Amino acid sequence: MNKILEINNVSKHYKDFSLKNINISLDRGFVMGFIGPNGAGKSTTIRLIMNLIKKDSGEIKIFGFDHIKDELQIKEKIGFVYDENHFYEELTVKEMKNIIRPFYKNWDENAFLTYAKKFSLPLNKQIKQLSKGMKMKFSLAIALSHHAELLIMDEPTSGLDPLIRSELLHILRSLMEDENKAIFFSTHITSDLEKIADYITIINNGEIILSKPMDELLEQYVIVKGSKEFLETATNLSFIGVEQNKFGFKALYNDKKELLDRFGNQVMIEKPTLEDILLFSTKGSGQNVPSY
Ligand SMILES: Nc1ncnc2c1ncn2[C@@H]1O[C@H](COP(=O)(O)OP(=O)(O)OP(=O)(O)O)[C@@H](O)[C@H]1O
Repeated sequence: MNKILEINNVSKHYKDFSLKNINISLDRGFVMGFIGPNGAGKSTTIRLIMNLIKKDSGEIKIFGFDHIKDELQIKEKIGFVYDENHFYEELTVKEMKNIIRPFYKNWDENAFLTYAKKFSLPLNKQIKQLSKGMKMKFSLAIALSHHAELLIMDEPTSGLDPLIRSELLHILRSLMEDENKAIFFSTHITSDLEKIADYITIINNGEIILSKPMDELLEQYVIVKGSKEFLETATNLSFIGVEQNKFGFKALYNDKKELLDRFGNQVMIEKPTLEDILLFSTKGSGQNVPSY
C-alpha cells in the first residue's frame, strides 16, 4: 500500500468560499508542499483531512482507510502540527505532554525527551511563557514522539526565524530517510519547500491548479519574455499570468521544450523559482490568459 493520503473529489462550501473538487494524492516516502495565496483554502483542506470540519462530498483516505470511519486508528499514526495554539496555556510543557501522552499507544518517552533536548524545550516553563518558535517546536516534538507515519503540518515554519526554520527542515529531511513516512506541508515560504519537497500542489480560490513533482515543475516551467508582436501572434500558446508593458511581455509557460523548439529565436527564457511559479499561476483571477 503505497498511497498514504488520497483526497478524491472533495468539496466544502461556506457562504463566501468553496473548496471545489479537490484531488490530492501522496505516496509513502515523499514530501508534498501545499501552497497558495492567503485565503486559497489550505487550512480548510487540512482541517478536512483531520476531520476537524465536515466535508460536503468526496472521499478522504489515509493509510488506505476512511478518515472518518477509521479516525481513531488513523490518528495514532498522524503527527499534526499547526499554527494555532491548542495547548493549555497555564500548564508547563511537561504537564501538557503528560496529558497528551496517553492518547497514543505508540508513545515513545525517550523520543520525546530526545527532541525536547534537541529543541532546548524548557520542560518546566508554562506554555504561555513560550515563544511562537518554542510552541511550534513543542508541537513538533509531540508529533514526532509517537512515531507518526504521516506528518500533516499547517504553516509549521511561519513566524520562525531562519535558524529555527533551517533546523526544522533538517529534522524533517532526516525523518524522510525512513521511506515509510510522508509529509504534507502547507506554507507561504516557498524557499523552504525548494529544500525539502518532492511534490508541489498549488491551490487558488479553492481549486487545485497544479500538482506535480518538484523536479518536473522546475524543469518544464519557464519564465518567458518577448515582444508585444510575438504575444499578439502566438495566440495558440497558453501563457500563464501574462504581464505586459509597452515594450513587451513576461509570463510563465509550462513547456520549456516546446517553446525553445518552436520559438527559441524569438523569446528569452529564464528558469523560474517556485515563488515565480506560484505568483504567476495565481495572479489576478489565477487563470491562464487564453488568447488575445
Ligand atoms: N468556518 C468558516 N466559515 C466561513 N468561511 C470560512 C470558515 N473557515 C474558513 N473560511 C473561509 O475560507 C477561505 C479559505 O480559508 P483558509 O483558512 O482555508 O485559507 P488559507 O489558504 O489557509 O489561507 P492563509 O494562507 O491566509 O492561512 C477564506 O475565505 C475563509 O474566510
